Amino acid sequence: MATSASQTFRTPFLKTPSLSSKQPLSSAFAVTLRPSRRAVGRLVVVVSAAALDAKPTVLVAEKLGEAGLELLKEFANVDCSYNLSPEELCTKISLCDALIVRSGTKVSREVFESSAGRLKVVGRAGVGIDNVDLSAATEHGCLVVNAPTANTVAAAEHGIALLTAMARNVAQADASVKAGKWQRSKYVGVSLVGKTLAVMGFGKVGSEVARRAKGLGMNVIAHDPYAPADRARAIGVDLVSFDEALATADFISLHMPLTPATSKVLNDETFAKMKKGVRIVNVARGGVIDEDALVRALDAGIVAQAALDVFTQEPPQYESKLIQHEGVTVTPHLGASTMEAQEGVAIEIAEAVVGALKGELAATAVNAPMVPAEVLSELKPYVELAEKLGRLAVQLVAGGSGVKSVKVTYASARAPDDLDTRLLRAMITKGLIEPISSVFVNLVNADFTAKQRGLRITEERIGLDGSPESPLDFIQVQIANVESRFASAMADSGEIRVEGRVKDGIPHLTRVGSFEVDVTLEGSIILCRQVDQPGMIGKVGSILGEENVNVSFMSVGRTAPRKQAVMAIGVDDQPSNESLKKIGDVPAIEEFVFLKL
Ligand SMILES: NC(=O)C1=CN([C@@H]2O[C@H](COP(=O)(O)OP(=O)(O)OC[C@H]3O[C@@H](n4cnc5c(N)ncnc54)[C@H](O)[C@@H]3O)[C@@H](O)[C@H]2O)C=CC1
Ligand SMILES: O=C(O)C(=O)COP(=O)(O)O
Repeated sequence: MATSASQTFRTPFLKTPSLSSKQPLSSAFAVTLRPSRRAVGRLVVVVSAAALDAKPTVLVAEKLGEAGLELLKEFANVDCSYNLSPEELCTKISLCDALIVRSGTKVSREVFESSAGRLKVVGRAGVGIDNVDLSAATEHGCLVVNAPTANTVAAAEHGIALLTAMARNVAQADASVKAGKWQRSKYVGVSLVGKTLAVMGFGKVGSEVARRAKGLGMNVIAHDPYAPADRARAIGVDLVSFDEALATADFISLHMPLTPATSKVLNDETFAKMKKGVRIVNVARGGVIDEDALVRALDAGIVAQAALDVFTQEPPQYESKLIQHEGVTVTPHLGASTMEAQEGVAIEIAEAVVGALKGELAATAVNAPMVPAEVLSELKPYVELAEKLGRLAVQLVAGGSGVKSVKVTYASARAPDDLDTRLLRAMITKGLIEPISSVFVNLVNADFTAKQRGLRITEERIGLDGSPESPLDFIQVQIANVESRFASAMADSGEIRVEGRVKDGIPHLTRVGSFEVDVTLEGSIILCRQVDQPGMIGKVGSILGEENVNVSFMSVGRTAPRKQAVMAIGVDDQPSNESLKKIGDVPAIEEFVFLKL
């Protein structure tokens, strides 16, 4: 499906640099945005190296497939220097226009500082960019691109390799034979056919694992709050709740991104909900498992075996109980390491880096280019409002609904030409997508990312009379064709609806469904629906007060006195599950939801 906007836009805040062959290399490589000649409203990243005769220099700091190197050599001087110390990298970087790495090189703030403005593109030959300091890159005007698709199948195949090797004790038995033992009865395994595999995270890698596990005769279920049920059904997979996945699975395979919501999602509490003897595979990120809790679950026999490719710290402590555990099979982050994937990744990243150096659109850019300070200072609170409304709206969607259609309405007294909403739309898209994916969204890649995920975003303007002093009166975000975890967030017309305004420079949530509220968009928010009656604010406030959770703001919107009301409570800290349960247990409260901003 296409991402569409109901208007075309001018870009008053995105300036094209004037190019001159007399400019020094460092300033002529400025990364900026300008409207494309090809399509109105599309953006190209202009890195003006091509205007100069001098070939750019690309430093390849980790082994890259030959085909990628060939592509780079057609356009640039290529310096392949592997195993550089941090100091050596900092020394070399001042002579380079682009840098290509995998997960083994830390591209720290010092690297950007040492480049003295010459480094303009960092290419990550893979998906995860946790080894690149993105804020430093952005502050130094350096574009970061990655290769998000070429290693999907390799990661899925490694997941299946670990699943089967674990079930048949391949690694343990191999070590035992090599140690001169013949222990046939010790290494009796378990069969996969007819067993239930829960795929946690039904994205690119997860769905490929599911497809392959079906071929092994497994019964596959998946948990992914944001994946559309029809996509899962198409390959014969049922989407289930998190708790159902834990309670039913004989095998669990993890494929979600590492986000605040998924950090240590497998912990003492969640291990306790699993079937005794469950087996776990992790080729996602080490941080989604509480590794100490996993050791306890293995020792208690809750988890029979685990097969791990990724670790909280890499390389891990080799002498740790986890690594040395008899029930644990480990590989050194090999998910993406096949000849084919590395060739594919090398081509994908070389094309992205060369494209960026030539000034073409970088579809896989992961950081935002600079926006002129004066425009940003006016739009800043609205940018924050836009992202937070997106974040709130997507968290109100019920699991399994699949978000496909979002409408954004801007109410403004400014002439359409005086208000470029692309930055706002990009931030709403970022808010909608980032909580549910490993993708980084910014002004460069927002529309591309939305399109790739089948998310259609339409925009509408409401022209207001009055002073055009402030760029916007309100922003409204509506998600259609979904169910909500909080029924009161549904407008009468059937969509999830949230609306916000900027007051005194601070973003506020001012409407949820048909209810008017007023709460600052800071910290987190609890929404409760109840029949309007005295004492409700006090009851909920004292539950939060008991565990020292600071309430920053409270407001009640109601249809009429003593009728349905929605109470919005801003909190600085996250209340415990126990306190949230107590709020849910207050008899007058009909539904409630906790939303992280
Ligand atoms: N071991 C290795 O060498 C490799 C590891 N990876 C890792 O694999 C993971 C998946 O990568 P892709 O499939 O490319 O990403 P993706 O973005 O295509 O898929 C992630 C899926 O997780 C879902 N998700 C988000 N929050 C969730 C939650 N709380 N519970 C369940 N599902 C949730 C999203 O809706 C999305 O469908 C990432 O963590 C990535 O870093 C990727 C490639 C190689
Ligand atoms: O692409 C990813 O996210 C990976 O985890 C693969 O990392 P690597 O390129 O093998 O260091």
